[in-house]
Amino acid sequence: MQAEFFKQVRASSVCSTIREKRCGPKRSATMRAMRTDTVPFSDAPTASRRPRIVVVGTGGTIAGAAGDAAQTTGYAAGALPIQQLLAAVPMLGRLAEVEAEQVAALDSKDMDHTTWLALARRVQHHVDRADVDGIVVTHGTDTLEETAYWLNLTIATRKPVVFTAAMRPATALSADGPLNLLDAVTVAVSPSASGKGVLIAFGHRIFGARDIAKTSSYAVDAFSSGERGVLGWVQDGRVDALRDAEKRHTVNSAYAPLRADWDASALARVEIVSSYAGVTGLQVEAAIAAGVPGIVVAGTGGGSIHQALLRPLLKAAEAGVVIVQSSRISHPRVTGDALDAHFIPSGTLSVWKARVLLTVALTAHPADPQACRDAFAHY
Ligand SMILES: NC(=O)C[C@H](N)C(=O)O
Repeated sequence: MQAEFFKQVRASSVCSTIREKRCGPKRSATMRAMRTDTVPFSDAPTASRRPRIVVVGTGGTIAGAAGDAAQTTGYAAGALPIQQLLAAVPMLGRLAEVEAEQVAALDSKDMDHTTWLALARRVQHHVDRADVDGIVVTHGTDTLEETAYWLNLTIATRKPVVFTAAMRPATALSADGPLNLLDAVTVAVSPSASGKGVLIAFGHRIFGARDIAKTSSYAVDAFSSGERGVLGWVQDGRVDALRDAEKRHTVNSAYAPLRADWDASALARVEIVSSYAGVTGLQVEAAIAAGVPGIVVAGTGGGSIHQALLRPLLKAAEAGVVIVQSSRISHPRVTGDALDAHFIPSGTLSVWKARVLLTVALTAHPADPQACRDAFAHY
């Protein structure tokens, strides 16, 4: 099967995809209103109705292609269409009737609000279909944690929504994408995944969208949820011990489903500034001058902020900018201190997730610091 896949990958369709990406007319990052195809699988059983899973492709290394099977860097992320990734895992047909939809073909470093919105709308569309049992989203690892948390807040459903990804391109020796994809569909068809919020199946672990962080830039075991731990495991067709996520999400999110009038220009602009040795107030002053309604501070340790940054931040808070105090640590715990009266502590949300939540909260409740503070208590 793998050999067959390599043949396909080396075949002209892939090369032409890469060629098109490099030399052809510039494609828009988000490919909206794309076709949804049913993917035929050779070893699919014909008996009773299998669950129907929609696999939504957004790009990433899982869809990456390099010129050489030994190459694990310098490849083109998002080069292969989702149908081709599915065709490499024919045993998916034993688990589910699989539909494929391509929403984007990005290296996830380039993820943007327009794609977030398009993805949320397509996922909501599919979970609202009576004949669909669950969703799998393939995504790059770099910003997966942000997109997964975005959907955790904005999709209204009890049906499983499961992200997966890869650290090695699809063309690599020992590519990790196909098995991760199989595991993700295994989770998506599992009744135990219902009502658990957005999940990530990666390296046999099942993570919750709120807690996951990418913690390695090269290892195949690239994700962790720190002390908060994984929600469960998936291996060889079995889902083990899938526990509930603690905070509000999907089914009980006040921000789901996504409001029809939210487009990229409607989303509140939230900037991140960081505290570090020798920092100045320059970034904060620029953010205030640009009129941003919210700032997340990547503080040090427990959320402490350099005095050179603190002064302009206090000024900004006084002027009505909502400031969230987080930490540079990948799994922080910022519980609030003497600055509580001015800034909202991010709790166990990372800087990047705090930015997602503040964007959503400020868009839903413009200029309402108390509503934002409540959001950080519950999500
Ligand atoms: N492993 C990956 O998927 C990294 C890739 N740059 C991405 O995030 O799209």
